[in-house]
Amino acid sequence: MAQNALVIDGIGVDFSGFKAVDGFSTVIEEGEVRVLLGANGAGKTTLMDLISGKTKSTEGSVHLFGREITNLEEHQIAQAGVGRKFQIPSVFRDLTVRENLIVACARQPSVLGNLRLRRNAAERRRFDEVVELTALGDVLDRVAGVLSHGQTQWLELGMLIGQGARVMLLDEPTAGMTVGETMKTAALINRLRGDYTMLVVEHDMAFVREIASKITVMHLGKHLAEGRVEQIEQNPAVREAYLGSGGIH
Ligand SMILES: Nc1ncnc2c1ncn2[C@@H]1O[C@H](COP(=O)(O)OP(=O)(O)OP(=O)(O)O)[C@@H](O)[C@H]1O
Repeated sequence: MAQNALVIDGIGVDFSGFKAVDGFSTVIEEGEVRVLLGANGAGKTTLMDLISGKTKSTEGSVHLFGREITNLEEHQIAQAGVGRKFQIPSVFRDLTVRENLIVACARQPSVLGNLRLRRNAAERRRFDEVVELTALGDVLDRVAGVLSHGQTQWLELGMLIGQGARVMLLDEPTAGMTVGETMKTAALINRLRGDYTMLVVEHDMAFVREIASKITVMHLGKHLAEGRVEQIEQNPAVREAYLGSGGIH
């Protein structure tokens, strides 16, 4: 049986009397792709902030593979294996794709140091694995600044994997992508499934249907519903709270 990657128990934050996330609990198994749905302001980004340590919680706990990470510093949570991908990618635009991935896969803290030092076997293996997973082999020698929007997002995902992330928090990974890029992103996430655990905030239901193992719906900071895609689409409470304004498309 798969072990639990993330156990979120009653997590919440009180911003001067306003609870953006309010006693939220869920358990995400290792290798699962969990999609987080919810209307604007439901608390999705704040939940990601609480898991990644960007925002400190005022109640509840988060465990990562059995280790408590509640309210650790952001860099400590990243080191523990949680990778966060924002909508604006943070790649080194002047370095090539290869150099970006070498830097991400290396364990030395300095960028230039990593490019000069000989890589060890483990780092080379990780690099090859990331290139294969992200399908960036054809653009390794291109400077990251000239990549397409989709390629830049895939490079950033590859960098998270290279850095050792085992759980990835992805905030609208297909925002601004063409249909073709969105489908490639779904294929990439499906290649990662099983070995990596992902929590994905996404509104594009065609994409969600391609990737979701399970969906969790948030409403007003709380856990509203959880289940497989069909269950969620038919759930009356979800329809009323989130989908009432037009349904799942
Ligand atoms: N630092 C803060 N102080 C006070 N209120 C905040 C803070 N951060 C977020 N909020 C509020 O918490 C609520 C949840 O915001 P959040 O961004 O988490 O929602 P969301 O589900 O990600 O929405 P969206 O889909 O629009 O990104 C919103 O009402 C927001 O205004």
